[in-house]
Amino acid sequence: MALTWTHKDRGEIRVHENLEELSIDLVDYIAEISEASIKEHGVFCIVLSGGSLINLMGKLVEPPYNKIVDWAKWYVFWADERVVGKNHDDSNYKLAKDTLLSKVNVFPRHICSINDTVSAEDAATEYEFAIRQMVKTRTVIASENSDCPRFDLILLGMGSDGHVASLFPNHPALEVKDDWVTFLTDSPKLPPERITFTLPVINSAASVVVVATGESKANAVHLAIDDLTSLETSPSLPARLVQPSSGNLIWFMDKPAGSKLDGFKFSE
Ligand SMILES: O=C(O)[C@H](O)[C@@H](O)[C@H](O)[C@H](O)COP(=O)(O)O
Repeated sequence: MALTWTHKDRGEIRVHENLEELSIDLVDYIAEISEASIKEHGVFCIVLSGGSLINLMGKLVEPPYNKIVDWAKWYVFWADERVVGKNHDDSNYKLAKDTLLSKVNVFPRHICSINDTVSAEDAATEYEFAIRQMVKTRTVIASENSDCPRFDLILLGMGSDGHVASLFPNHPALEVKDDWVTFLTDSPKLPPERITFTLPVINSAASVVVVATGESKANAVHLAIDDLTSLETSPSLPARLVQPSSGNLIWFMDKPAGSKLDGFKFSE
C-alpha cells in the first residue's frame, strides 16, 4: 500500500512499497488523465522524459491498458532530448519508441520528436516552432495564465542532483523565461548537447508528475519537497522550482527515495 499525503504547497506525494506497485499506480494515473483529457478536448498531449521513468511506464503496453487507452488520440512530446541520432542508444525518442510507442497504435505523425540532423540550438528552435504551430491549430491547448502551451501531462524523472528534464542546478537554462524550449551544450549529465522545455512551460501544464526512485534520490527529494531550514535552502534546485501555476503536481517515489522526507513513516 502506498503512503499518500498532500503537502500544503508541494503537491501530492505517493511513496510506494516497491517499484512494481509504483509502476501500476503510475500507469493507472496516466490512463486516467488520458481518458479525462480526451473526454474534455478530444486529444491527450503527453510529454515524456528519459531515464528510468520510461521502463516504469512499461505496463501501458500490457493488458488492460493497451486495450483501454485510446492511443489514436495521443500526441507525444519530450520535456528534454539528447541531441543525438534517433537510432543512438542515448536518444530519449529511441528509448520511448523501443519500450512503448512501437508497441501501441500511436500515429507516427502524432509523435513530435526533435530534428536529429541539426545543431542543439536549431533543434530547440525548430521544436518550439513545431509546438507553436500545434498551439495555433489547437491540438495543444494554450495556457490561460501564461504565454505557454498547457500540456495535459508532463512526466519528469529526477536526478540525484535534483535536475528535471535537462534543467540542472545553477545552469543558465533554469533562468530562461521567454522561450518554450532551450538548448545546452554543456550538460553535466552526458551527453552534453540537449534541448529542454523551460520552467514556464513545465509550470503551465495541467498535470506534472515527478518520478524518483532509489536511495540516491532521497536527499534531492527532501530538498525538493520539505520545508527547509535556512542552512538547507536551495533556491535553484530544479525539482523545487516545479510549481504548476494552475495544475496538479504529483510525486511518485519508492520507499528508498522517500526515506528522508520529513515525517516519513511507513506502515509495514
Ligand atoms: O534525458 C534525460 O537525461 C532525462 O530526461 C533526465 O531528466 C532524467 O529523467 C533524470 O536524469 C532521471 O533519470 P533516472 O530516472 O534514470 O535517474
